[in-house]
Amino acid sequence: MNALAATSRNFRQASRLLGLDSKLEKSLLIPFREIKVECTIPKDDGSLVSFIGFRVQHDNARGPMKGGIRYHPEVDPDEVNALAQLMTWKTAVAAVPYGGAKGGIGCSPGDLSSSELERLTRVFTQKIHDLIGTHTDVPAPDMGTNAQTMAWILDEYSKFHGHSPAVVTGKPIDLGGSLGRDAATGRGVVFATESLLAEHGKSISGSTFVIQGFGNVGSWAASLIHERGGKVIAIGDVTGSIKNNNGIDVPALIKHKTGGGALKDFSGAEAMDSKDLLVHECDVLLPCALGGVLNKENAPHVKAKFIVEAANHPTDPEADEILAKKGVVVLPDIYANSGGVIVSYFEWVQNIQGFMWDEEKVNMELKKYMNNAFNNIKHMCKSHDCNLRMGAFTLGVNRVARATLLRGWEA
Ligand SMILES: NC(=O)C1=CN([C@@H]2O[C@H](COP(=O)(O)OP(=O)(O)OC[C@H]3O[C@@H](n4cnc5c(N)ncnc54)[C@H](O)[C@@H]3O)[C@@H](O)[C@H]2O)C=CC1
Ligand SMILES: O=C(O)CCC(=O)C(=O)O
Repeated sequence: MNALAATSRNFRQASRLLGLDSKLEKSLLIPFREIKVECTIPKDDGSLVSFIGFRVQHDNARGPMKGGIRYHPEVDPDEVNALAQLMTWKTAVAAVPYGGAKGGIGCSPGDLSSSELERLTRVFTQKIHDLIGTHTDVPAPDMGTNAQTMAWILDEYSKFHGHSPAVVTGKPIDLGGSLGRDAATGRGVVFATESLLAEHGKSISGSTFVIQGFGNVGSWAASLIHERGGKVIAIGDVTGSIKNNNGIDVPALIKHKTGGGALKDFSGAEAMDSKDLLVHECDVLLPCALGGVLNKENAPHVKAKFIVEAANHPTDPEADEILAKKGVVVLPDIYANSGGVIVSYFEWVQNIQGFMWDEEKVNMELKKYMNNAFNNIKHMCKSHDCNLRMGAFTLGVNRVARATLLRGWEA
């Protein structure tokens, strides 16, 4: 099932549990605005190359729209739409005063030089600059983008609108980025995992973990799990997968990767087939890469007891049903990976106030937001007698519906 169909199906299920009016349901589902732009740049060798960029602004009932920009060959309008919709529910679950948006460019960032990526980012910004802004739509990093990408957007946007640090989050610290934003999504995933395991009388220390994706989210999650005494026994990325039943030395793996080594060449583990990664025996499975990786083909073979969705929409609804029947507990993306947007909110607040928080405050506040959201989701699960995904969806959708009704529709 494609990402948009899956996300909309989860939304409709939540809407039914909440008893929403069908007209309100329709209005919440349709995106506020969809932008598609052509971005042509000269390559370093002088030849021209064209890309398509997207920004979908899904909803702004609760505040400026917010969400990352992804550079990946599989970026397509349906997926960006689904990701934008997920952001609307995610910001509401996290109780940060934002709506939802997402953007992307269909490209392979690894095949472009740094100067080509810079040109592409600047052209994309030129095409969308009058539709984003500190109080309208605030981009951030996602797959294939990072703090440097945000710095280029900030610079290009500021040429049109004057210096505007709060127009993007996830910036370099030297340009007004927040301490702790780089680690925030992974740290939030770890706080979420701690809460989930505690509910089941378990802890990170003494549990085993399998992680798909070793980029920003996966590497920070692995590192913080390792720090807390958890055993990361298998990791995969786009280059391949590795395993070590005694536990992978995560700091050594990070050093290996920072030095330019491919994950699959790490000497402290043995290679494994990537198609076995998601079905490897473990306590907790963390998908931290692409969407739709857990589907009806592999879900029957999953051996993890818990799945914490660090990636966006890694589990399609058919897999969800199979996993539920097997008793696998799934902690949904719109809560599990919300640490990134929560600290993006802190960054935006710091930029607007012109004041910088220390990292301890950022991490402490992040924990508070994550714990509050977890308790609120549990409350919804009880009230609606539903699983954690529907607990999170009903929480988010209800908050957005209430804001929409309060604002009204009179022209
Ligand atoms: N960066 C952030 O703050 C947030 C990211 N997310 C989500 O987390 C996920 C990962 O994002 P980032 O870590 O930022 O991206 P990234 O670009 O830093 O890392 C992506 C990782 O996924 C791996 N990967 C790509 N294709 C793969 C494949 N076919 N099989 C296995 N691994 C593959 C890459 O090798 C890399 O290790 C995405 O779903 C993203 O939407 C969610 C919330 C916030
Ligand atoms: O930090 C942000 O604003 C958004 C992060 C994001 O794209 C996500 O949570 O999927």
